[in-house]
Amino acid sequence: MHSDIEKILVSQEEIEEKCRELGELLAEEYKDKFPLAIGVLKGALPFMSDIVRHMDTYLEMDFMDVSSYGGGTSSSGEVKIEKDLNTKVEGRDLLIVEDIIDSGLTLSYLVDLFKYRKAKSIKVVTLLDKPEGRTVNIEADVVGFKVPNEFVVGYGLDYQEKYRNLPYIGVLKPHVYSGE
Ligand SMILES: O=P(O)(O)OC[C@H]1O[C@H](OP(=O)(O)OP(=O)(O)O)[C@H](O)[C@@H]1O
Ligand code: HPA
Ligand SMILES: [Mg+2]
Repeated sequence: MHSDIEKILVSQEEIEEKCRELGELLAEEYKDKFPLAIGVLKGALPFMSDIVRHMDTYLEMDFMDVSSYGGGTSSSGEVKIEKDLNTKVEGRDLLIVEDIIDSGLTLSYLVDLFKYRKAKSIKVVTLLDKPEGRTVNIEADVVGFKVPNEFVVGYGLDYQEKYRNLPYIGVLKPHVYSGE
């Protein structure tokens, strides 16, 4: 375990098992379709990569880079598009792939945007859901794990751009934040 981590909330094995379960479930849901899976960078990168490999079906992948946390532990409230999609979403079945739904602001922004762009359908899969963080009323269709109201890192999730590479989800030791 990394020396900055106080405790592990979701282990590498639990994540692997969940990716298989959710990937197979989604493959079944989209078996007669050609969905566009949209990975929300940077956080969703590992989850997107793992889940699509359990989807034995046709799908297209694209990525959108949005950010609102600016490295810290609370949302700025403003969602910024750093990189837009390369694909037209009009008439497409979309699967938004997120690492975490916390305040819900990022997801709410994306869903509004894709509705405006005339997507045919929009579904959301997230590895983590932090219901107590919500400031807007929005839910994912498919959730991997619920997490408590703590700032979590690992498996794509960062604090000041660090810890995305950890293979598990954990909570940082308090001294790591002391520079904030
Ligand atoms: O529900 P919310 O409160 O909006 O939080 C969820 C979003 O925040 C994080 O992204 P961040 O803005 O940190 O960008 P990153 O993925 O590049 O780290 C996370 O990856 C989600 O996309
Ligand atoms: O708990 C979190 N950790 C990392 N990034 C996040 N973005 C929203 N919530 C979180
Ligand atoms: Mg972040």
